[in-house]
Amino acid sequence: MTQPLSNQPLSTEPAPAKAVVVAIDGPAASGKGTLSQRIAEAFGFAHLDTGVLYRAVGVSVLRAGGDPADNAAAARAAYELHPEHPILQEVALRTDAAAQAASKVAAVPEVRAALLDFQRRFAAHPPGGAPGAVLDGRDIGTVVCPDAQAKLFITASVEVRAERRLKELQRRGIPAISSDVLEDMKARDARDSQRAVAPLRPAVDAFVLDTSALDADQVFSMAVAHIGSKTGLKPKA
Ligand SMILES: Nc1ncnc2c1ncn2[C@@H]1O[C@H](COP(=O)(O)OP(=O)(O)O)[C@@H](O)[C@H]1O
Ligand SMILES: Nc1ccn([C@@H]2O[C@H](COP(=O)(O)OP(=O)(O)O)[C@@H](O)[C@H]2O)c(=O)n1
Repeated sequence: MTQPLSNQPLSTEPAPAKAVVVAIDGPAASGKGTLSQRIAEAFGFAHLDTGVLYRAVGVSVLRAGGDPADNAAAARAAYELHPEHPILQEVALRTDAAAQAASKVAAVPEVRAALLDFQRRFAAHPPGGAPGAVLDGRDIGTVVCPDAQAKLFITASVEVRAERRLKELQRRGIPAISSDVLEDMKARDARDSQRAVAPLRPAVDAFVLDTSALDADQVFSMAVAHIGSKTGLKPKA
């Protein structure tokens, strides 16, 4: 029986050289995940999409017939989440309903506390002995890894982000209506940035990148340059 995320045994391996941590935060559909995966591949780092953890908690509460805004139900689901839980791989997590539920449980302090140690351990001891980790989310540079060597805050206009998410959902074969996606995104942006615990905002030392008029390649190039300036590292050829 594996331990829940909240009390995984700390690694007993000898401390490796301090892993490089890249924090990539930003609102929905700004391009965090796309960028994080490319950065992880380019630098040989491990990647953690922390949003999946909150989506899994939100969907677990819904499946148990609970309300994601119910602190006790949300905390219980968070404490029960295991890193190997199959829910983490489900396409159901990619729906807007899952995102809305995630955003509600994410405002519950106990949920954030239950997921914090796993995120920090991932950053400190990247799986597979990788020399670094890229974590993307809302509060990586502000709360989870405030000492990250490089912090990026990826944003774009809500209209551009809603259009990107609509296309993404359509590509995944998930039914979506443009106006609903936009309204859902505005609601989630507001909830994420106005909540009392770990609100969505750029860290004071984050490189803020508005991707509204940039394609993924341009964003990647600018991110590589920033990471290089902070760490001296260059992507693998
Ligand atoms: N710079 C960009 N220009 C256009 N589309 C993008 C860009 N970055 C990402 N996308 C697309 O937008 C959608 C959301 O990107 P994603 O990386 O999942 O955002 P996030 O992780 O911030 O929610 C995906 O379909 C992705 O392919
Ligand atoms: N580190 C994180 C990551 C996600 N979240 C919450 O989880 C929700 C879903 O995150 P996500 O990154 O999967 O969402 P997208 O940006 O992919 O749309 C967000 O709207 C936040 O409310 C969070 O609070 N903290």
